[in-house]
Amino acid sequence: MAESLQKRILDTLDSQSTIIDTRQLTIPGESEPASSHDSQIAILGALNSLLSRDMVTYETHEVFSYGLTPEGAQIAKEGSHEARVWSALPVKGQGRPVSPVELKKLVGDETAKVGQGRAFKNGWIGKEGDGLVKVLESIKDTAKLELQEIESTGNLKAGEKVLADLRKRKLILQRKGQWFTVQKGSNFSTSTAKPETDLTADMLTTGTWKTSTFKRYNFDAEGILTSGGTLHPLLKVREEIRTIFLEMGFAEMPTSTFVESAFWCFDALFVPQQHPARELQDTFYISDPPVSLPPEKSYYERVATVHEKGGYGSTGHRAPWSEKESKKLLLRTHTTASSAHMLYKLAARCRGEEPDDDTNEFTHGAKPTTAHGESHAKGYDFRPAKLFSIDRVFRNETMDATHLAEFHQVEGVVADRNLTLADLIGFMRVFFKKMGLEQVRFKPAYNPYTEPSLEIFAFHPTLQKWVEVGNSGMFRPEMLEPMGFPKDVRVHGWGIGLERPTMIRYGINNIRALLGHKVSIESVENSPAVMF
Ligand SMILES: N[C@@H](Cc1ccccc1)C(=O)O
Repeated sequence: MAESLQKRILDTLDSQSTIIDTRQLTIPGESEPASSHDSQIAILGALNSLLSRDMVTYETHEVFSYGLTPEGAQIAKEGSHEARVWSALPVKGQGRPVSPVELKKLVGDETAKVGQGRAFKNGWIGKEGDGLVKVLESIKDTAKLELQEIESTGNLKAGEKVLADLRKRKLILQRKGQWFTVQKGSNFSTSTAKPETDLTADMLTTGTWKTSTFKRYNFDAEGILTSGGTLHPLLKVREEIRTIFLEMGFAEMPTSTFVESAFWCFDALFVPQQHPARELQDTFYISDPPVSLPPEKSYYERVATVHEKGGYGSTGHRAPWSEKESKKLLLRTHTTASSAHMLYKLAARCRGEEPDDDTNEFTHGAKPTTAHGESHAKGYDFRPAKLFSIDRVFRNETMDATHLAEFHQVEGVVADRNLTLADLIGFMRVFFKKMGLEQVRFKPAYNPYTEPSLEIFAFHPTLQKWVEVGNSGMFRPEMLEPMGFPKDVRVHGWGIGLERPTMIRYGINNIRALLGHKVSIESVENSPAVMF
């Protein structure tokens, strides 16, 4: 039907070049011109399809037309109430008159009520005794004819007054209609063959592409919606923690180096070369390349000496020092390796060297502090710094629901003159409060590179119990002084995991769900704003 209508439009245009009024067009399969509302809608569909191929152009004209209400449609089909009353009655003198009660049964209450009055008024029926009879032998049911005309043409020749009356009787409705004037388009042809949507290899080899018509791109069509990506829970929590650090005036350390040397991961931190954490079952070593580039020579020597023989007021480990052990490459076991790197850079000024750009940025242009009768290295130009990092670390652990061989650490270090343990504790309280943990407790602990060291516990308001949340301490002089820091510069640091707060926050109880791919996770909105 749609196809043949398009064809009819094209053929008509071919013979008369313009279709002035589409209401004059006859639709295939119909004998009367297409003046009805529905026909014009069908024509509009055909025109738009032809327009998209530039086969026609058209202008739209608006008209008001009329349509039937359900009641109007019933009358157009079955006749008016008065006509139905009339036909239910016998002709006068030729049968038994029908009583009003009988009439109701014959034509229904409504028709009997409305129709009787009108039929009397028209002079179609009359009384005979107590009953009703036909007065005229034949009648003209004008209402039915008028409604039938409106149904098929959308209008009425009889004119406005009748239309107004039918509207008042709620038999017809006015509706906005359209008709069209159609001209040939730039691609006019009488063929309705569907335009090609793709240029195929076949068309190229057979040469049919030369004569084919191609569908134009529709740049107004809306594209298919792509489902957008979303941040991983670890990234979301990382962003929250990063914000806390930034609010507290911290600068982020560059920590992209997963592969570190044993020197930076352990030696620089005064971790004894014989420490169990360095063993194969705890640390992943790299076999290719197997050794690292050496650190700056004099620093390396100071570190080797403090381990082997001591210094800076320390007796050292008094154990043999192996250069080979120090050069080993490994996957860093903690981000404190990166912190050590940065602290070494930060100490450059104290060593009397030009600091590189990184450290300038980290100290936020803090004013240099001057020594109190301290004569260390060449100069004393130290600037306080607050640094943090959130990044991945690796440990050769047996994996289970709460342990993986790789995870993320959040680490902060603060370097300033004369810092004390009280500064560290005070700082922790502020930091964890910002994470939603108001109550914190500290327990003495041991780290090879901090003294004193503190484990941090917090009362978790959602879990309603004390949970271990981190590890912290004051970095040892054996670590800081070989870097070049004067004695009064103290550095405290702490580390927390990223996975644990994320798991609690998102109600995940298997850590593998966090780094695997098939995970269903509760929305953030439903979770408490407290981590750990
Ligand atoms: N590196 C420690 C955390 C820590 C960082 C800095 C100071 C003290 C402790 C850990 O892996 O748990």
